[in-house]
Amino acid sequence: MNRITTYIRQSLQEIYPPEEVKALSMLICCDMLGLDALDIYMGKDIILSECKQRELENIIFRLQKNEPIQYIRGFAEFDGRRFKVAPGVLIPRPETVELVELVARENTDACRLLDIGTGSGCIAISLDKRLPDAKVEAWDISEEALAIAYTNNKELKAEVMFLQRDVLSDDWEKTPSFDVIVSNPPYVTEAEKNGMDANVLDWEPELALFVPDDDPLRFYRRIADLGRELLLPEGRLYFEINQAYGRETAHMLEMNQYRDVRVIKDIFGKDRIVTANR
Ligand SMILES: C[S@@+](CC[C@H](N)C(=O)[O-])C[C@H]1O[C@@H](n2cnc3c(N)ncnc32)[C@H](O)[C@@H]1O
Repeated sequence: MNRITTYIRQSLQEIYPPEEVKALSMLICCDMLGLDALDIYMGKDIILSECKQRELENIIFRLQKNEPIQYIRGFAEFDGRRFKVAPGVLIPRPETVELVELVARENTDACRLLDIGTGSGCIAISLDKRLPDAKVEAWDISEEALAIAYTNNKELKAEVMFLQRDVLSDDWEKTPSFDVIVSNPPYVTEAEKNGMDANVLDWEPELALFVPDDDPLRFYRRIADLGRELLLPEGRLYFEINQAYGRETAHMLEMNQYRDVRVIKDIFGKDRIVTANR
């Protein structure tokens, strides 16, 4: 091991598990400081310029404060693209790519899609790219998130239309116009906070994450109601869900007269997506 990787590992070993320290160390050296991967593997001693040394110290300082590496780098990879992220917006998760893949695969003829709770715009922009003939609209209540989504839309040359809208309120006119409504809304209960990592709790926006313990399906119920007004007759709903509420979400949709309700597991075998036809 050279002096740089030794310094990184010693600085982080009390906060992160060994495998993560190893991965972070390679990422910092190669992707962030631009050092040669082979030199790092071979343990070659590398002298950093003063500027790179300061950059390294800043990265370590921020990681020691549990800041997610995606916020430090300023972007997250999602569906093969780089999405700008910052503390006002949820970091896109790999599980959510499965939702995008499913929607794109099953709706090749869709003309209009709506993404509710768009955050960084990762779902809406990825769908806009995968379904170039469709028009994609996306809503979020958060101004900060929407500002980041706009930037991503511009930088990734997508054509999503973003609107600031509180999906829980009811003050706009509704006409059936969408073939698909997709949403990854807040779904973590307050009770689940205890088991969460500091880098999520201390850094990611509460508004994007939490729902009250006594109403975990709040967003799904509301979007299912909206779906009855906004979806065209053959329209479809797609939700990313809390793995603990697959059955309840499916039951709620059936009670709302949705048809062909499916609960789909993610790559880890956990209930992750619920979909239904109007
Ligand atoms: C779990 S995040 C999902 C972000 C993004 N779609 C993704 O998959 O990474 C939920 C999003 O819902 C937004 N949100 C929370 N309450 C909302 C509301 N009442 N109306 C609209 N959006 C809301 C949050 O700002 C956040 O961006």
